[in-house]
Amino acid sequence: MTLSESGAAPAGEVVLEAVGLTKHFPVRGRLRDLFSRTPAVVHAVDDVSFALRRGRVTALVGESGSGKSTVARLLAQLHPRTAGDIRLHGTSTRVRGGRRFRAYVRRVQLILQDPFASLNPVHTVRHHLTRPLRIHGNAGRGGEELERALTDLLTRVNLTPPERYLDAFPHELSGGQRQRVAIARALGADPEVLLADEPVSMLDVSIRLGVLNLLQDLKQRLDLAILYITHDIASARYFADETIVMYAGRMVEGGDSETVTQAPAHPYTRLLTGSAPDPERIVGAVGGADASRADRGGGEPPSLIKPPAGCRFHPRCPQAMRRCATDLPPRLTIDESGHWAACWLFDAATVAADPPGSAAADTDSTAPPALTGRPGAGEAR
Ligand SMILES: Nc1ncnc2c1ncn2[C@@H]1O[C@H](COP(=O)(O)OP(=O)(O)OP(=O)(O)O)[C@@H](O)[C@H]1O
Repeated sequence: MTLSESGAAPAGEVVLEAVGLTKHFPVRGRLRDLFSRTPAVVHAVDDVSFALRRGRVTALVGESGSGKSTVARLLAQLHPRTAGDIRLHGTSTRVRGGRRFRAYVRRVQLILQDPFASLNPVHTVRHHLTRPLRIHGNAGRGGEELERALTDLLTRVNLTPPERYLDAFPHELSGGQRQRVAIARALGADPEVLLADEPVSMLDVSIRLGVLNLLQDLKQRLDLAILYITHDIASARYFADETIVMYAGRMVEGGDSETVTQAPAHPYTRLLTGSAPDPERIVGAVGGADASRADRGGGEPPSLIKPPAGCRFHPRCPQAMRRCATDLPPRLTIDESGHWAACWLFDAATVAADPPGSAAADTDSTAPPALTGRPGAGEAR
């Protein structure tokens, strides 16, 4: 097999797009729902739109329960979507099993958080890697070509010499080595997109950076479009070209990673970065301060069965205005770099009518520092 060093599409081209992606899970087991015309649902993901581009990493950051994994599973076509679209090279796709699903996963591969659970303990590395090579037609003709393809895959994820790993069982490998095997298995399909759901969060802090560097290297060499899902906004700065922040199922801020992490605009992103204050603390931060820590200082995320009206962050927001409790903020442009925030603070008319903080419920001492951005500078997109 020869894995494509560069695909057909040019670097930066949009490969996979989420367009207004929405997922509501039914709430099971509630007696009153049997008689209700509008049964309760968990609003796990609402109206999420972004594009994954060839040769670029996009980070999806947010605290536990914000909907990140659901987005990954929707993009992997493991969940049917409630609304919205998934476009692969501009073409709407909806696949449920069968040949079309296989064709889709050949292009879009999901890497899970837990390398211990994702590899079957009774099978060797050779078995785990041969399967995707065969299924996706990359095993070559005959034993020699298969052997070369296996060796290529292990070399690509820096498990060398390959002979040392090919016949090993998962329990003979470290966590980092297992995650590399899981990555090699994904590469066996020769995909265009990797959906990496917290790929290092279960690993020892000391080896996280190595696995992120490997993904970075694969992005460059194979021109992959990568979705990097993480709790850890500091690692997004280090690893991702673009960062999108999610809160309670919705996207609240996006832009290039340096800007979003160093000059966050949305009060929620400020809360997250406030929990990871040292910008130079990159290595420690790869798994260090994370979104869940932000909670300790700023209240609890809302119920997703009855999410708050308006901005879902408004009950926790120290800058909340009256409008935040009633009107859903659109994406407002912060600057011409593409930085945006879904926050009324960036709508001049709203700020002029009602000073920031006038409707804040939570104004305790743990609130994030006063905003230094340019409230009111944005315009609706
Ligand atoms: N299959 C399901 N059925 C019902 N609710 C679900 C299901 N999967 C996820 N949820 C709910 O959807 C919401 C979003 O979950 P999701 O796992 O996507 O969040 P997350 O940001 O990835 O969190 P974590 O980082 O903890 O994995 C949560 O409230 C979760 O309980």
